[in-house]
Amino acid sequence: MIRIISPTISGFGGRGVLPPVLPVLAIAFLSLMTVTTLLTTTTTTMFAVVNAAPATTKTTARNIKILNHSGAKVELYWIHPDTRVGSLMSTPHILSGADFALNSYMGHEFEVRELPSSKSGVCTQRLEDQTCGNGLFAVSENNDQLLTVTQGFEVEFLDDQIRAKLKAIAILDSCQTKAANNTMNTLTLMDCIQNGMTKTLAKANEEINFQTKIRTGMAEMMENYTCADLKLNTSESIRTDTWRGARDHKRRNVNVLLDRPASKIIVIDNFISEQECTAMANAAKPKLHQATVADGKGGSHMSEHRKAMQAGIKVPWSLENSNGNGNGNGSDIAILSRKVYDFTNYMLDLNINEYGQEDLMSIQYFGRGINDTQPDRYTPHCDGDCTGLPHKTGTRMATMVMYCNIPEVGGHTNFRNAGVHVKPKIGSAVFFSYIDPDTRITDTGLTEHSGCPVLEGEKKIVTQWIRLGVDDDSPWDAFNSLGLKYSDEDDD
Ligand SMILES: O=C(O)CCC(=O)C(=O)O
Ligand SMILES: [Fe+2]
Repeated sequence: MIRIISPTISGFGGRGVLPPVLPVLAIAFLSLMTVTTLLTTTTTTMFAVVNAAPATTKTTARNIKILNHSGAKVELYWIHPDTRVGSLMSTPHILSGADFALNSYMGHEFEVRELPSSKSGVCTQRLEDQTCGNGLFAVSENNDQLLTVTQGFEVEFLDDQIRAKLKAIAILDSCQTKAANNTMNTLTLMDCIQNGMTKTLAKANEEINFQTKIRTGMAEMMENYTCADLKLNTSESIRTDTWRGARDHKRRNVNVLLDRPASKIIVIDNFISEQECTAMANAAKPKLHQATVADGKGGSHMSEHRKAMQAGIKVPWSLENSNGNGNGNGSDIAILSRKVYDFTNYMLDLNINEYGQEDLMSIQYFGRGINDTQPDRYTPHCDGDCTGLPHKTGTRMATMVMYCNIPEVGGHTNFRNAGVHVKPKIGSAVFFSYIDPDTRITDTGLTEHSGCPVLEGEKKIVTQWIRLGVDDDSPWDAFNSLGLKYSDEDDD
């Protein structure tokens, strides 16, 4: 049985490292927040920091590192929330100088307990009475949690929020000291804070860009191996929700593989029916032609980066509720298309409808054997902008890829920069969005993806590229592949 020393556990156990914040600082903080908002909304270099905000994932799992710098052996106990009984987590104990990785959940409480010296049989951390040192902490909702047990058995807790606050406090302290020493007026105090914030954010951005470069370089090297690894399964989901189709009332599992404000990757089970696949394949048959890619100048051309056949299928919206056969059923293609927009609106609060959108696309890859050196594939690309810059009206912001036929060898969908892999299943779909619906800032490359080489068998997918800012007056083909409206281009 573990005795709880302090009945109130906050984010800190023992003595936290955050110094007490004076009321005057609270006021200064408010100003600081205003400065931060100002900086992030007016400076484009700040976008990486905006995107680096804590994940919107609702998962409560958190990893914590515990560093034992106490000079004694310690044990770690999980405290049952109802019985307050402790269960040993560190089997058997954490040596002095060692660290311990704990996978836990938000709000879970733990106690670190000193163990008596094996030589003297006594605890040394609280020299006055030789009682064994202990400290309590609770897992916070934040990331990068680090708990250090120090000499004298103080428990210091840090996470990304506390680190950020400490930095902000340091900026304020330094500015206040300057203000106290000089005769700084309010404006210069604000200037001082603004400069401090700018330097800190610029440094953070530089670090993010550096890390991104390394990560994308590694992802590039891994792409071919990942695609060639036939044992790879779909990546584990962060969480699974359910979504119910408005027309068929079917509940489907929605597996969230990536959930960032501007970059989401979701796999939906049983999204497209066999009947819908057949309708698309039949409509596509007479129109299949070699696929093209954007040429970077506003047009498109054939390319070895995209080896596949494709056919755009116009959605017969007038037949959505009756296909004209007198049986009261709607067109499978229109029903499928509506389902895509319904799901898009479930995921993103952008009120998307069918007006001005691109046609549904049937894409087909054919395997020519495992020795084919130029197999059908779609090399890594972004469907819309993935620059981290603001979305251009009328361009793409989400994609739904629906799997109708699965090849025997190859043909997975790989999101190399996100470390997310999708092994297609007949009827399933992968939805990915590359815009933050609130700020309209685009993804920074996490949704870049590829259709891996198809070596044996046929892969048939239906893709809907979804645009934002189109309507009947400004439909998708009023914009070139750079997102420029033809009528605006003509003005130049
Ligand atoms: O074939 C795939 O898995 C990906 C297709 C794709 O990238 C697209 O349709 O935009
Ligand atoms: Fe794509």
